[in-house]
Amino acid sequence: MKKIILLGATGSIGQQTLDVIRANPDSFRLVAMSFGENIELGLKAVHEFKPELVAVKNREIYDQIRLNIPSNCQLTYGHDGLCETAAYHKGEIVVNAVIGSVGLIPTLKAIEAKKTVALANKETLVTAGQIVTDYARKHNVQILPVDSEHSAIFQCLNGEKKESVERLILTASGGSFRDKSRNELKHVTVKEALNHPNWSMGAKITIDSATMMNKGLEVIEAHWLFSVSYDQIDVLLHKESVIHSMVEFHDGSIIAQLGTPDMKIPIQYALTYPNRIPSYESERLDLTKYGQLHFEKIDFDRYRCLKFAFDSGKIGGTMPAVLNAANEVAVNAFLEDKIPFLKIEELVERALEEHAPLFNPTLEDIQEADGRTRQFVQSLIN
Ligand SMILES: NC(=O)C1=CN([C@@H]2O[C@H](COP(=O)(O)OP(=O)(O)OC[C@H]3O[C@@H](n4cnc5c(N)ncnc54)[C@H](OP(=O)(O)O)[C@@H]3O)[C@@H](O)[C@H]2O)C=CC1
Ligand SMILES: CC(=O)[C@@H](O)[C@H](O)COP(=O)(O)O
Ligand SMILES: [Mn+2]
Repeated sequence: MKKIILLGATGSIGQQTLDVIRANPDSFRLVAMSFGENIELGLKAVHEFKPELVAVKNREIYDQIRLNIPSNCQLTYGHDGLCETAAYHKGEIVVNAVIGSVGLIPTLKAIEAKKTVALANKETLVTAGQIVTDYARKHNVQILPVDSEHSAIFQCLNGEKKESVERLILTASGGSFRDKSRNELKHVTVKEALNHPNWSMGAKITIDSATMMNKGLEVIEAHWLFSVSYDQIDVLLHKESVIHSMVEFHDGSIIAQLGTPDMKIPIQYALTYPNRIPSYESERLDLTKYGQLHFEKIDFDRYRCLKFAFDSGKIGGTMPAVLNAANEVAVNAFLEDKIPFLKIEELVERALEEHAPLFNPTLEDIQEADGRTRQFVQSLIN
């Protein structure tokens, strides 16, 4: 029985993690969880799974629910509460499914407490990849990818020697606007942007898919997870999202991982690794239904955010943290209908131009750069 801590239980990954736990009561037990502001879904999970510790986003939510939780459940709140939950002594594996760079410190706390980390929160590695991976090595803790592309690559690399790897090939669906020209992007709506062709996901990552920033963040995530240089990472447009990613080896072989676009599969793999257990709920891939799979070269002028991400990753230091912070603020403003879609990439570009990167940054340097960028981008929006 694996004891699980789930951060971000009310989100898209969080809810699918609960589906996996629910379907496998003999394999998993939820011992602690966090959620933000979604009281309805949060309380539902608390009453169903009966975790011993629960963290909510702030004191206000805490006050609203404290009389509605089971008496043997301890309730906490705020960023400190999230970190306390990440390090809860009875947990063995922490699924980090919160959104944004707010997930960084809880990841470090989980590592410090020697928990295996099943990482969905890609912003953790984008913001502070060097610090997080060094910390995991120091504490002898494994970071297992949940993100579908990284889970695919992790599976393709199983049993292989690192020296044999020629390149990683991340597949990209192209997102909700893949069939639109840049000119047509000028007037797209939030509702259209949220309509991902293949995956059902939270709002922020769905917009990131539409700008291709998601793939950019994933390139940086892959660099840190698999210790490969940026020149060894390629992105390939693959509109069906059936091949979740591939690895090319230096003998010319390419190994790919395939499956239906269902996050429960990589979530479950991270929870059971190195074993596999049957997943009865996920639809099986029937390639005859597709008939054909399509692949196209990426146009970096069309998907400028992907170019920004490669460039920021190569520069390194505080640059990827700035890329991420600017993107978080810009996407939020787009979701609130305050800026048009194409303004997202423009704001990210402005933030990158403005920033003089610091190399070998401390955690404080990164937090400073993150905070300053948020203010800068917010001031441009205002
Ligand atoms: N969704 C997917 O299919 C995939 C997601 N990912 C990655 O996984 C992560 C989660 O994505 P997704 O599930 O889509 O996101 P969602 O927006 O659906 O969920 C985010 C979760 O984080 C909580 N949360 C938000 N802000 C805070 C905060 N300030 N403090 C504490 N908790 C907070 C939310 O709580 P509440 O809603 O209660 O306010 C919710 O539980 C992201 O990093 C994303 O890139 C990676 C691959 C696929
Ligand atoms: C499910 C998952 O891992 C997402 O990150 C997904 O990859 C989004 O798809 P695209 O970014 O390829 O549109
Ligand atoms: Mn992904």
